[in-house]
Amino acid sequence: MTLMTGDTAPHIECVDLVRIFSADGVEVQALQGLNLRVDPGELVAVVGASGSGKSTLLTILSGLDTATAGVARVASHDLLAMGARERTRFRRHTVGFIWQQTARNVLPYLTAAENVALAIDVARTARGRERAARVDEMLDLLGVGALADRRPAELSGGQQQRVALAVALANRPLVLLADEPTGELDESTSAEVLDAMRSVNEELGVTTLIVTHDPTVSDHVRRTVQIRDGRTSTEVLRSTRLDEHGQTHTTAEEFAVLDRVGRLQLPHDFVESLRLRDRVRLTLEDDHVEVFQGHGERPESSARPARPEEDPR
Ligand SMILES: Nc1ncnc2c1ncn2[C@@H]1O[C@H](COP(=O)(O)OP(=O)(O)OP(=O)(O)O)[C@@H](O)[C@H]1O
Repeated sequence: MTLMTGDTAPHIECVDLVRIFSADGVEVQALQGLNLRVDPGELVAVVGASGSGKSTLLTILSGLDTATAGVARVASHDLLAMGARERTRFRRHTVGFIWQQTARNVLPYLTAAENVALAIDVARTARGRERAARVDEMLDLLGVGALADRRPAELSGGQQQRVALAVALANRPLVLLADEPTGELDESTSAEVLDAMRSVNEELGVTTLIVTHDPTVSDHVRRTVQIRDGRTSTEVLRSTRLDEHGQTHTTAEEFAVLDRVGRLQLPHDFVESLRLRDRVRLTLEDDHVEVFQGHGERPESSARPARPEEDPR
């Protein structure tokens, strides 16, 4: 079963997204012009240190908070312009959520099956036999079909998060948003839950964004975006290939993110090791750009400046 969207527009698009909080007269810029694009069917992780703006981003994408400026679109819904009715429909039908705390994902006094059925009832996407079949299908897909009659307290942390995933996917959303879904789990259970997320992404084609401080998530997804100080800074792309002996080889390569207007953030260790500061000198070569310290002599190897000096701009 694959969800068809009928278009190739990105499912998640943030352009120069800004969120400023004011508390006690002090302004905090949680997002400082963040850019992100996630295409239909992609599974992407956003990682970053505590305070980098991950939860702020997810809260905006889930329609719980509104950005101060910029563009945020999810499955063609403009999150900065959305009215109350559209917001409710969006949250019930277009996106599914999974949060770190199980208590936020499932009701403790309902069984796994009842929790999934409740999500379907609230959104009114199926009734009767169709609803019962959907509940079974979702729990089976997440490998917890045999635990349908258990309440959350009778399940392990990993099983609870699988049930939470079944609830999040019950109304066949186009986009699944997950905030630290493995934050309360040990390493091996985390790996199981991330693998379950990868398999539902493949099986249902649901576009998935996982936000986490756990850098090992990049072992489980093809694309990991790093956010630093409220901006996307680098991306790691992982690819696998089979060699002639049938052995799988995985390679991961880190890229700097270039925004629409050509800005990029140099990795911190590059800046430190070359003691770059204030300004740098750029030179344009045939197939690459060189970056030099801005103080001191012009490097001899510089063929021509990146921007001609007579440029009137
Ligand atoms: N409601 C708020 N009022 C004021 N400041 C806030 C609010 N929410 C977040 N912030 C600030 O915005 C910045 C980003 O916070 P955010 O929670 O998005 O980071 P995070 O990357 O998710 O961190 P963590 O991994 O610790 O959850 C932080 O400096 C935080 O203190």
